[in-house]
Amino acid sequence: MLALGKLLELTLTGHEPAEKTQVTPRGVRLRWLGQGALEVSPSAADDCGLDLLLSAGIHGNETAPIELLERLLHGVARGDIVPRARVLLLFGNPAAIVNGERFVEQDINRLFNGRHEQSSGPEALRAAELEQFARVFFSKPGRSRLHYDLHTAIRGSRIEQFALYPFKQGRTHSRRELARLAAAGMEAVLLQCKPSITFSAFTYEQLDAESFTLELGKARPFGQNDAVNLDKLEARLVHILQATEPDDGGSLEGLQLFRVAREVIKHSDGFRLHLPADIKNFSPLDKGYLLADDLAGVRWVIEEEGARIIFPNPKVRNGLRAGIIVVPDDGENLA
Ligand SMILES: O=C(O)CCC(=O)N[C@@H](CCC(=O)O)C(=O)O
Ligand SMILES: [Zn+2]
Repeated sequence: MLALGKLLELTLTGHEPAEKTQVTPRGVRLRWLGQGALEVSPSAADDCGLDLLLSAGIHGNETAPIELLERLLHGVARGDIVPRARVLLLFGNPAAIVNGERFVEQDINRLFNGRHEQSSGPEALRAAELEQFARVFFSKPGRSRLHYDLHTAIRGSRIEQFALYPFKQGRTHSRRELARLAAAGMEAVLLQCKPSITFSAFTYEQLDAESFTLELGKARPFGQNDAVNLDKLEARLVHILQATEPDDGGSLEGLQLFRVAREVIKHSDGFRLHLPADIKNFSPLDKGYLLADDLAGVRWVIEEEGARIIFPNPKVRNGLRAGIIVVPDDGENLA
């Protein structure tokens, strides 16, 4: 296997490879761009015109997606997978991955779309760097752009694997991309209704990629991910890489659609969330239920029919999202 196939090892040890570019016998070029960043380019004759960004480890304790990217890269470096797409692989937060923690100082996935400029510390620097890697990668005109930012969640979920689809004013969510996600094993997609400060929101809003955060199960340490079944996603990614995706007729069969009704924002240290600590993502919330309260008499009461909660987390910094109230969506606004 080519030495650059060991991107994870290089990333975790902080080593710079002596040889920064290597080419497989099938003419696939691997180029190390910096810590946790590697570009894979097919030969010009094989290039199918897709630019695919795959990121993992934006949260350092979410290891199953990191292991998945590692397997894919090993396949490429051994010559078993021969990509026809250009690919950028990014391990998001190396210092946090080394520590096995979600972050070092602050959640990097709240620092994109320029938010890093108003902040400092390791995550702010890394967010700026990741934006730059993505900006350069997605700068070639006339090509398709796709970004999957792979995560696992803090808690269990009634819907194990799902995607979050960012929002941009005037842009329509794509039915074709949803069908692709269904074929990749996603059981639900959550349609965002306002701009955001996550990595996938950055590539969607600013770089014109089709972008998604994929939630793939519960976060566990390296080597303990047997319960996270990524077979369908992995198979689909290999097809996307090799431009051999079967035509499934664009079916959304079995894919549940939700949209964000409201984001619950923690305003102060007085914020209280009225949910059991072990509540699962997508648990239903009854109308009239007092979900949370905060200083100055702020109350978050459920008003929506069919509401469910995802990512409840009262420990976030003040001003950040402490949960999302979602409701079913009929998909009538898809393109
Ligand atoms: O389990 C949780 O509470 C958080 C899981 C996670 O890290 N989710 C991402 C979602 C990003 C998005 O909204 O697209 C995050 O919170 O950063
Ligand atoms: Zn995450």
